[in-house]
Amino acid sequence: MTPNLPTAPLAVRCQSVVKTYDTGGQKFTALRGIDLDIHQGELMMLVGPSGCGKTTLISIIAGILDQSAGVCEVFGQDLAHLPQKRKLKFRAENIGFVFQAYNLLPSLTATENAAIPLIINGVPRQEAERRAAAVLQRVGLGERLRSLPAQLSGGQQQRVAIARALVHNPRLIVCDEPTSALDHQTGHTVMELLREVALDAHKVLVIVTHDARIFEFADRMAHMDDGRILEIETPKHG
Ligand SMILES: Nc1ncnc2c1ncn2[C@@H]1O[C@H](COP(=O)(O)OP(=O)(O)OP(=O)(O)O)[C@@H](O)[C@H]1O
Repeated sequence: MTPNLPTAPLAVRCQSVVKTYDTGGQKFTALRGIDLDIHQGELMMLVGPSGCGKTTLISIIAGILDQSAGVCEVFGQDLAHLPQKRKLKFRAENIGFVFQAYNLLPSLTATENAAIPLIINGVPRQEAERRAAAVLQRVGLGERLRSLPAQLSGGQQQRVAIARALVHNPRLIVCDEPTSALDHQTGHTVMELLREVALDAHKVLVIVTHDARIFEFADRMAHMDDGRILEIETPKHG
């Protein structure tokens, strides 16, 4: 789907990434040496059975968790080694998130929800809402700018969440199960939108999913099991 990926610059480089959780003195190793390169312009899916480490890996890539060992660079920056303030700034400027459960604030309108990353980045409210409204137009919600989440369908709420993930023009967009709460047709539309609006030659989309109905949208799929990547597959696009 995306031409010349192997020669595109690297967006994410994971080398021998290990993650051990320590809960009350009990250690559990969730990632056991992950090697993964993701190129700019690429849509990479992480797939595998429940508990295999997908969310842990995407959280490390997004700088929400630190790895216990190994290297994970995002656009050349290993977030685990940045002071907290710089890490938060890097994340706020460079990373967008889409979650399964949308995570919209119920008392805010679609526009106000979508504007949140810009407000966090210090953009004045009026300007932030103007830009949020423009992104909502792009995702097909131009008529619902003043709607509250409860007044929107699941697919529309997910589109607000996508607008919120894109509004600050991040270079890395991570999505955790973005379609699993949606019916087939809506999930398909949301994936088409993500590919079309979120991806360009300089950006990268990393999607964790169980949803086999959307595998066709991947440039490559990393199959995980028990904290390891077993295989990286390039699906055939028909
Ligand atoms: N905070 C934590 N403390 C201890 N163990 C954890 C923690 N978070 C995750 N784990 C464990 O690490 C392993 C990997 O979890 P993770 O959420 O990354 O898997 P997953 O592949 O995303 O699963 P699912 O598809 O069910 O969301 C699981 O065995 C989980 O129980």
